[in-house]
Amino acid sequence: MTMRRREERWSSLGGDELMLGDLQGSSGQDERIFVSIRMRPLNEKEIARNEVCDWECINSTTIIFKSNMPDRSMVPSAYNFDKVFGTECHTKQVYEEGAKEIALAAVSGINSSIFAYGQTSSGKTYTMCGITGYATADIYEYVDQHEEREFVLKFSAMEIYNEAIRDLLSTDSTPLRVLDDPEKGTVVDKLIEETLIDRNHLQELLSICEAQRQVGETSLNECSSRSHQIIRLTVESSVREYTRGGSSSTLTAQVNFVDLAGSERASQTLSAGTRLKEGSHINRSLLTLGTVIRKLSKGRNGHIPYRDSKLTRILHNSLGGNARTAMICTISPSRNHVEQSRNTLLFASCAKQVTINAQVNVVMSEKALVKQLQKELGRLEGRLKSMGSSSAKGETAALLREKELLIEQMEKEIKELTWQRDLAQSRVEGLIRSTGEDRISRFDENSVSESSEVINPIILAKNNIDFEEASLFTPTAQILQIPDLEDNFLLDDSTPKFFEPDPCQGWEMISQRNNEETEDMCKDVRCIEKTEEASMNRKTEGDALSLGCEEQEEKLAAKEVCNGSAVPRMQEEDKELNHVDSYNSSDALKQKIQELYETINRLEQSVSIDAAASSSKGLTWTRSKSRRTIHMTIPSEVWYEKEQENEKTPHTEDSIEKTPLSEDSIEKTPHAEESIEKPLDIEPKLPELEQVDKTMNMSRKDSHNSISSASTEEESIKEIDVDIDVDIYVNDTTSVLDFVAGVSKSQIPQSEVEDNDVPALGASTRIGESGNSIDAGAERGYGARQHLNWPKKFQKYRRKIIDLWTKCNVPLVHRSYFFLLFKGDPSDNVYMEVELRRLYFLKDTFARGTNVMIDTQIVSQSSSLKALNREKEFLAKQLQKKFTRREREELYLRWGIDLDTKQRSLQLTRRLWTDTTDLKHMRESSVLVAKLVGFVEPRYAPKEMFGLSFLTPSSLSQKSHSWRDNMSSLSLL
Ligand SMILES: Nc1ncnc2c1ncn2[C@@H]1O[C@H](COP(=O)(O)OP(=O)(O)OP(=O)(O)O)[C@@H](O)[C@H]1O
Repeated sequence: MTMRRREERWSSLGGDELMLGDLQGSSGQDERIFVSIRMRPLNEKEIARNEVCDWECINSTTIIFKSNMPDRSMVPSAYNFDKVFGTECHTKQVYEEGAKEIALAAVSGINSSIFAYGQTSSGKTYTMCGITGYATADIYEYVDQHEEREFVLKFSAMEIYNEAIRDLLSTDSTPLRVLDDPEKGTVVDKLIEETLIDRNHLQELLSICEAQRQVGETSLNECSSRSHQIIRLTVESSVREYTRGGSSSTLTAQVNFVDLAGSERASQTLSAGTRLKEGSHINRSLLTLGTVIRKLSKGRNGHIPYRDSKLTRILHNSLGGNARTAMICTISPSRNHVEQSRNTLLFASCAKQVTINAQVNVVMSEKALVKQLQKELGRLEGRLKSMGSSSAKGETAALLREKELLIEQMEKEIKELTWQRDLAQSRVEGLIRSTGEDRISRFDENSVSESSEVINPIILAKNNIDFEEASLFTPTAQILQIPDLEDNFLLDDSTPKFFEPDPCQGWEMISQRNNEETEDMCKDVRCIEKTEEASMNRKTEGDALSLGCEEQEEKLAAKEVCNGSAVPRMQEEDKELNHVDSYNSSDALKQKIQELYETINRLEQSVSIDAAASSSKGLTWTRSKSRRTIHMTIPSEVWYEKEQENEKTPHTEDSIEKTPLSEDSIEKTPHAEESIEKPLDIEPKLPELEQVDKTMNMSRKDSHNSISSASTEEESIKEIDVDIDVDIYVNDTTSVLDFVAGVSKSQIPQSEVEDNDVPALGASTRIGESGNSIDAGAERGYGARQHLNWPKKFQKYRRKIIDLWTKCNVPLVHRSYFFLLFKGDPSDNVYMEVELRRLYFLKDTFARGTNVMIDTQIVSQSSSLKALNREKEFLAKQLQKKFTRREREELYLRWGIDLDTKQRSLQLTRRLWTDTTDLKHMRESSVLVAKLVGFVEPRYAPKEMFGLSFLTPSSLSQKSHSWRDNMSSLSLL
């Protein structure tokens, strides 16, 4: 979601009395870094050496050096700070008096940082551990006490060593990068930010960090920390109190707990080799910190070198920026460390001069802003109206009425246009479905004469004629089916409503995140739609349905143009409707209407989507402009692979018999008996086709089945284009598949997927060599049997696919979407085939121990397994993000996970998709995964995310229906 960040001085906010009360203790005007000194007691060794303490805290703000050593007489002996804590002070007191107020600023949207600075073994870590513990406990307490506000706490931790940043929550030691984000400022790229569930979870994370840091430390130096550690807690909270115009805003702030490396390293650069490098790096961060503090203490004039080190870059805000900062400087009482202690006190004195500029970070959502603007608009309109009524006779009132009338008229037109657009869409989808799902139920083209009257529902609707009525007085008429409007959700301008609790939460964000992509996808869909339209309009004479439709449409178009209305421009329709508010002026509306006119023309002229412009990698379906065909585009690399195999196995009839395919499917199945239904005289043409420069273009023209060579321009595309007659498209999906199976039949052992009573895929259609026609009746009979056998075949395909998913470590998201989308619809055939083919390809490749290129990634068996595990971790995080604590607990119960177990979320995601024999389990897993990734509708799922690259927006659109059924029929909680 696009968030607009606004920063306001915290003192100017008047909403939350409690917060302001807390904060008003320290002025927001000339606030400075809060500096305190903490002196640790002498340790056992120092006591054993009879060392004495030369420092004394004479009051709560002053520390003095009391030695009377002669050479020290010139240096200052008393230092004043905001607070001074002597050896007897407990960390709790240090926290209460030196850090609490600053740490808690985060709950009111103010960034804060607490630093520990000092030489090695002066007590930095000792102090910071305590401070972090007390501060987080107080933050949790605050959250508990403010139930009216919603809080989200996030935790991250990093370590800077030798100018390399390491994520302490990750086992991966690859250094992280610092980036400048225009929205968020300086960010550490890929830093894991874990959502906190409760205090125990926080404790877990803190101990992970400690362990990680210790691992690093042990390998570095046994007695001192050489790295800087930053533990960061992000506090996000919604505040109704800070409401603007009735909508809530979000406060977001970070509190950093910074345990710096020993400050003595800043002056110890005498070592050599690695030590020198290490020393200089540590120096770089600490020296830069010193320089930054020194410069800031003198005012903000001139360049402040924040960017000179990772530490100062990351903590830029905390050093004199938009944050409240506490600096706890620790010193050792030992005489041996007196120089270091003095240096620390000098640094502290400098830090004390630094002014800061803490602000409340209010993040206002677009929604909130829109509401605010709408309210303002309403207010202005109200004023205008009242002005109008008070001077009803005046010019203003007349003008206003005129405008209102115009707007009303425009609204009507928009409604009308929307309706027409929906109808057009419905019709296209209806045609796709009617051809796609049930060839048997399709009306026989032969029975429809050229002169058959076709009733256009648009005309009917315009004349208020009911369809049934129409068919009564026109008995021979073919009535175009208008599919259920739900199917047209792609054109639905309202936000889809789904079941609770989850989908709506992520909805806006997801849709925004995928906005561009979705728009692209929608454009694709519309291109396809347009192409379909164009294709329909070019139907041959024999196709009475389309011809009639075309005629009617032409008439309608003419009429509409005359009437001043037009078919809306599909390409931008959704966007426009979603922003209907922006057409609030008559000029804008006129402009829109004008655009719609132009669109009509474009629609009329539009031909088809350019094949090359469609999905470049995946397998996509588009309609050809030149023939009534569908192009199936298969990635060339897959083709090459298949080609090689084909070369090994020439496609002669002999070879077919020798192939496993023919043995398994021809001999074992009653294929021979069915040969009457297949074009026996047609020979496979694959070898011939392969010679066409790795480019294949097969076409069946109308009533003929023939192979045509690719056109010159198509040849240049290194992909396979399979053109299949629109009219035979769905029932002949097997033909398409046969073709694909033909190219790579060795990849799918047919015996594993083929039912005995189903004609073998590879042999079911032999595409004619010289335009041999297939007996239409026989083909229909065959198609019908295919149709009848499909459910069985589907089950078998699905079982095999699920089995291969497990073997190939296919991502759970992919499995889930596939499982939910393909439920046995006859038109799923092609997708199942392709999936199966992909999986066999993967399995074979893995078995050979070679890697495979999937999209842009090289995948091996082990890397796929790792990716799968990472995916589970990701899903576990999503679980924590997307579900409330109570929902999660219900889920744990439901999935039989012990409530006290650590890392329950991960355990749950590890259980997903484990029982591949139980359909219910897989279904529940799928629904949960879908919810976790937040894609409530297939069309909002970025296809590359789960590898369904062969799913076009159009097919996703068609699937939306079954998707919704699935999602709503399974209540998760
Ligand atoms: N205020 C204190 N009271 C009692 N013991 C302390 C106090 N401060 C530090 N210590 C002890 O002193 C030792 C060193 O402390 P600590 O590790 O916190 O130092 P440090 O400044 O973080 O050192 P380094 O920079 O090497 O990490 C530890 O054993 C710690 O328990």
